[in-house]
Amino acid sequence: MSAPALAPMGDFITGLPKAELHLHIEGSLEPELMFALAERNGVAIPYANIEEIRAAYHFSRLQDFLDIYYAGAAVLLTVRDFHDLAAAYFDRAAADGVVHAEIMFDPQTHTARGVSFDTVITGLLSAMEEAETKHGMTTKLILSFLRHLDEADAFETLEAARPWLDRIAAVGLDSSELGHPPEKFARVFAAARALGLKSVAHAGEEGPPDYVYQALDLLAIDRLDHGNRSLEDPVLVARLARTAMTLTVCPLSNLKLCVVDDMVAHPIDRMLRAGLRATVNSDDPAYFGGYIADNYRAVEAARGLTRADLVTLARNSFLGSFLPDDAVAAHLAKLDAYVARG
Ligand SMILES: Nc1ncnc2[nH]cnc12
Ligand SMILES: [Zn+2]
Repeated sequence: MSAPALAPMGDFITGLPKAELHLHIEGSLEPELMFALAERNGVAIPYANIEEIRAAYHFSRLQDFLDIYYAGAAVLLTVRDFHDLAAAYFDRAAADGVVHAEIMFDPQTHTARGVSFDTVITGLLSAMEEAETKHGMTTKLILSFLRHLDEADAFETLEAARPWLDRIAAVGLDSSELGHPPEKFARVFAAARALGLKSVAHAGEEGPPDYVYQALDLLAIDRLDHGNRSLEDPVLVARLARTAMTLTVCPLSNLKLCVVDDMVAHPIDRMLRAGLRATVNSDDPAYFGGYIADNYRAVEAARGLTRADLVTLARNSFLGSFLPDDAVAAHLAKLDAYVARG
């Protein structure tokens, strides 16, 4: 008897149970929702229509994107806005086979505009609860500090988070990397750790390997966001592999922000062959042209990843999550059952 036909690669990727570990919820603001919220809230945006918004999304480095991303977030004002933003993301992620999502939010982007921390987190948490019921997903929340702001601002943000600590899994560090090394936030991360929070940091996206060392040694991170430039330092690669540090890699983001010149040059398979616990994620899907399955498909097509590679990436996403061991085991069992079905 012949073996049953395998699902086409695109369908296999969509259905693959996976976790998304690197997702900025503000970066999931689709132009359609941006426009609708601008109208609902009477906020002026510098675009006449949705096509104009999309046409503005051409970046030659991280800062080009960040300027547009922070401006877009100005339409988010109410609990309902933050709920609607996150609910749209969870619906889209579930359609891509995401069974666990750890979403980042940037409170300072909103508190600087007079929107309270409580407004932001109330809306996000309500959408997380809804997604757990509607899609059977598990979710976690990561509070990310903006590194272009100062340490005092980050400490104020951590203080605002205090009533919500049981709903926050970790702190993170994002925004303009060059010129804002992790060492600037060593004391804030130590305070967060003392409060029982885990930590992640963007490092080695545009910044040098030294920033990755700082994130490891001075911030004591539990997970590394991006980490691409670690590959320039074999000693660092060996350390990341030995310690099973999870890297949350974002291929379409890397292409859009010119971290790689072409997807055919993406290092995802080099990372796997070097023994790194690499994962694939979407970063800011509304701005970079695709959600998580698009990211898997992009590297599969450009780098010729095998089904075994794709399964490894999905497995790494559960192993690198902040879920307790029994929940990780439950998700891995779903993955194994899916692979067994072919
Ligand atoms: N890719 C990225 N790098 C740094 N900060 C970000 N904020 C949102 N996306 C980001
Ligand atoms: Zn990011």
